[in-house]
Amino acid sequence: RNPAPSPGLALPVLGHLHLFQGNPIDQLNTWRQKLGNIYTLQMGPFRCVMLNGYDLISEALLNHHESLLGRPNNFSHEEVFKYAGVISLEGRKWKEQRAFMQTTLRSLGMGRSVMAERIRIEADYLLATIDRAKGKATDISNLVNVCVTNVICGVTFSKRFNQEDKSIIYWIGFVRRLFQLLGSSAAINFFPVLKYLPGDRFNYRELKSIIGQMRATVLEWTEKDKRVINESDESFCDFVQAFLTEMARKKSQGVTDTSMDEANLLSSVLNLFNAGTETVTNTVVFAVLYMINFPEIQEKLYQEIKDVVGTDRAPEMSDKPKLKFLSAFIMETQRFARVIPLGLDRLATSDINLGGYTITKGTSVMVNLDSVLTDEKVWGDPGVFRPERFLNDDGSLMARKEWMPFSIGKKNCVGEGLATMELFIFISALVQKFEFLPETEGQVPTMEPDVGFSRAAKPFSISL
Ligand code: HEM
Repeated sequence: RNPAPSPGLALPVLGHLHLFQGNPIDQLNTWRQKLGNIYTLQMGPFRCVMLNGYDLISEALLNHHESLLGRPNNFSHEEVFKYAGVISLEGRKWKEQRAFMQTTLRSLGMGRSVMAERIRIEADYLLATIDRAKGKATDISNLVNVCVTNVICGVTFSKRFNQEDKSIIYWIGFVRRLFQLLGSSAAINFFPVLKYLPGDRFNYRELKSIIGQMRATVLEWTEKDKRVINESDESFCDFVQAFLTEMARKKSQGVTDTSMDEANLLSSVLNLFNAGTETVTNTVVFAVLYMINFPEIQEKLYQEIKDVVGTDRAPEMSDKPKLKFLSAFIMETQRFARVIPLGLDRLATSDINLGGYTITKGTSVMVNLDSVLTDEKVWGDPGVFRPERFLNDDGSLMARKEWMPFSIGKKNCVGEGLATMELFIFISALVQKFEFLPETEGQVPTMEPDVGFSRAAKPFSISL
């Protein structure tokens, strides 16, 4: 047994937590420089192995996948996700839920024109709401968020909301706050006793209240979507109905050893919202931020759309292969923004030999995607925003295996196909219709992000 090195003294109780300084992702990358691609951190009572760099991460996620199907037994999985739904399940139950979600998203049109149509409607709506704000400085993040959330509402409940509807405004507030609280309450994962500190210093009570309200809202929407399900009925028009149909089928077949139940329905629906709205919204907002910061890139994007699509009709998915600079711009936006800098935490379910070290059963394993997307050896100048890095000399798009904002392997992002369509349709529509300028001439908004569980642009306003 040969454990990977550690960054320094592990104190009793705290372990290495006292060594974290400033932005945690920067700290993790600094330790990588010092210790190499694999190192061990004692995070309170938990032993955690950090994996960095493409070679090591791909070996872990592609070759040792079966030994990494566990989730750590911590506060987030217990109280936020209730050990249910794709994000929190382990082993065989995860496989069942994951396969179901993947197949259902595909049946509902992920990657096909019916889904593109749904997203197109939201993109048109977005253009109209931004257009109405013309003439005043506007923060577009909520406008984008409503449209992205409506895509997931359509997929899960066949439902959409108007921009002014209070339910969606509250809902977006919940999801946004949840992401912030997952960061600020993270210490409770290591020291559950912090929950009981007076004054809610680690936001435990607020988090519980938000989770409670989100679950109640989803339950209400789900109930409304229920119809009399007949297990022989193959037709369904959304995720909830597909889930209920499958539940009924299992029941009629007498299958009891299954995770297709009400608890997993509720949690998987929540997972779709939690994983599929902030991520896409933040990426679209980052794209606008980068266009404002690099007007020459914005102009080049517009010229390409004008040449390939024109201005009389909206860009369609079938235009994508010809919109090479736009595709490279979206890839560079995702690389530069890194909205999910770390993969979801995993637990080793058996010993793994990796990079010359042993990861023992029961150890938490974290994958540092940021380390790959900013690796100097891979990108040369990772701190420079340069879409051309994804183009060959002849202008064709260059696939780069180290580009992995959705992670890789069997537990990668299940919504990648949907997110990719959304990013193309929303961003191409915005480029075609508007020229984005800073709120005050000559003062571009900062590209420095807010970093928590995910990364978001700091609030900024645009002028058109
Ligand atoms: C730009 C947008 C998005 C990015 C960058 C992103 C990124 C990621 C990443 C990095 C993971 C963790 C993978 C790992 O731990 O190895 C993940 C997991 C996941 N994502 Fe996404 N995601 C995005 C959009 C979406 C969308 C639109 C959906 C839903 C339709 C979605 C649903 C999920 C789910 C359910 C998981 C958990 C998968 C599992 O544990 O099996 N994501 N995503």
